[in-house]
Amino acid sequence: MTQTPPRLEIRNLRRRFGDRDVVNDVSLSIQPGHVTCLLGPSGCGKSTTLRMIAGVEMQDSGEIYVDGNLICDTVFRIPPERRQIGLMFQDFALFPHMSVGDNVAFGLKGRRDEKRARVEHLLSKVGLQWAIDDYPHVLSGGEQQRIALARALAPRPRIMLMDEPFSGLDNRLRDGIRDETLAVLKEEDTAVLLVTHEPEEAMRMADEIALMRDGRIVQQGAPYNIYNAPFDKEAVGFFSDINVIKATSNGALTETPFGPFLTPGFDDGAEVEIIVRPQHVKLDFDRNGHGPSPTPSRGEAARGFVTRARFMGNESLVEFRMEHDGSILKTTVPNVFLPAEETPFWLTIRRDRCFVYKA
Ligand SMILES: Nc1ncnc2c1ncn2[C@@H]1O[C@H](COP(=O)(O)OP(=O)(O)OP(=O)(O)O)[C@@H](O)[C@H]1O
Repeated sequence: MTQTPPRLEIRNLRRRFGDRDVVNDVSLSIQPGHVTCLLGPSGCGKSTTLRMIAGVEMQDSGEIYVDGNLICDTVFRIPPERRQIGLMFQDFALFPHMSVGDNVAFGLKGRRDEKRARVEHLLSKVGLQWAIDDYPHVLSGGEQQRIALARALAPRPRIMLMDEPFSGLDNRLRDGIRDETLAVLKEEDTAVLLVTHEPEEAMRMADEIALMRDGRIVQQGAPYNIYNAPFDKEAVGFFSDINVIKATSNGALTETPFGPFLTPGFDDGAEVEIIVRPQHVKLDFDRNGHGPSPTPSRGEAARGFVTRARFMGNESLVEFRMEHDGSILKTTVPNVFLPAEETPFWLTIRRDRCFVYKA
C-alpha cells in the first residue's frame, strides 16, 4: 500500500547566523487539516524556520517537500509566490484603500464571477459577508483579523504558516477568534504550522506540538503527551509553575521528606530533581494532626508553614516554607483558601504526577 505523503515535510533544516546555529537540524511533517505548533521561547529560531518554509530565507542545508515534491533544497528553489503557501502574521496589514471584498480577492486569479463567489464564500465562513463593501478601518481588530484569514485562504493555499497571529488581539477576543480560525482551516483541509511562545495557545490550537529550544526541536507529540511526559525540567516549567524537590539517589530508590521515589537506572549518589506542579501538591486539612498515614500513591506527608496565600480567581495559590529544609513549596487550592501566615499544614505529593530527572 502506498502512503500519502505529508502535506508539508521539512528534513534536517539548518540556518546559521554568524557563529550560531539558529535553526539546527529541524525536521517535521504535517498532514492536511492538521495543526502543528512550533512552541518555544523568544529567539529559539521559530520564525526563521517559518521564513525558510515560506521561501523568504534560504537554509544552509536541508530540504522542504510539499505533497512529496521537493520545493527547496540548497540547489533547487521554487520562489515564494509559487509555493502555494499562505501567510498570517501578527501585523497582518490589510490594504486600507481597498474594500474588504477587494482585500480578500487580492491574490485571486480567474473570472470576475468566480472570484466574487470565492470571496463571498470565505467572508460568510468568517461571519463577515455583511462587510464586503466596507473599508478595513471601520472594522474592529478581531474583524480585521478574520478578513486577513479570509484573504490568506482565498487562493486555496496547501499550507498556512502563522507567526503569533493572535498576539495583537485583546484577551477576551482571542479565544473566540482562535477557535473560529481553527474551524475554517480544518474545513479547507489546510496544513497549518503555527509559531507561538504561549503554551496555552499551543495547547488550544495544536494537534501536535513541536517544542523548540536553541534552534532544535527537543520534543514533539500530542499536547497531552507533551504536558504529561515532558522531556526535561525546562519542558515541565514551560507549561506551568513548578516545585523542585532536590534529593540524592540511593541506587533505585531516592529518599525524600515526602517518602521514597523509585529512580531506576540512577547511579548511587546521583543528584535527583523531583518536579511537581503546584496542583499536585495536596494539603491535609487536619491542622493539628500528625499528618496522614503514608500511601503508595501519595507517599509520606511533610510539614510546612504558610508564608503567603493569594486568591487568583478560580483558585488560591498558597506558598509554604518546608520544615525539613526551609525550601518553598507552592500549591493551588480550588476557590478561596487564604490561611494565615505561619499556619502549619501537612503536605503530600502525587507520585503519578511527579517527574524525576537527573539534576
Ligand atoms: N537575518 C538575521 N541575521 C542575524 N541574526 C538573525 C537573523 N534573523 C534572525 N536572527 C537571530 O536568530 C535568532 C532566532 O530568531 P527567530 O526570529 O527565528 O526567533 P523566534 O524563536 O521566532 O523568536 P521570537 O518569538 O522572539 O520572534 C535570534 O537570536 C535572532 O536575533
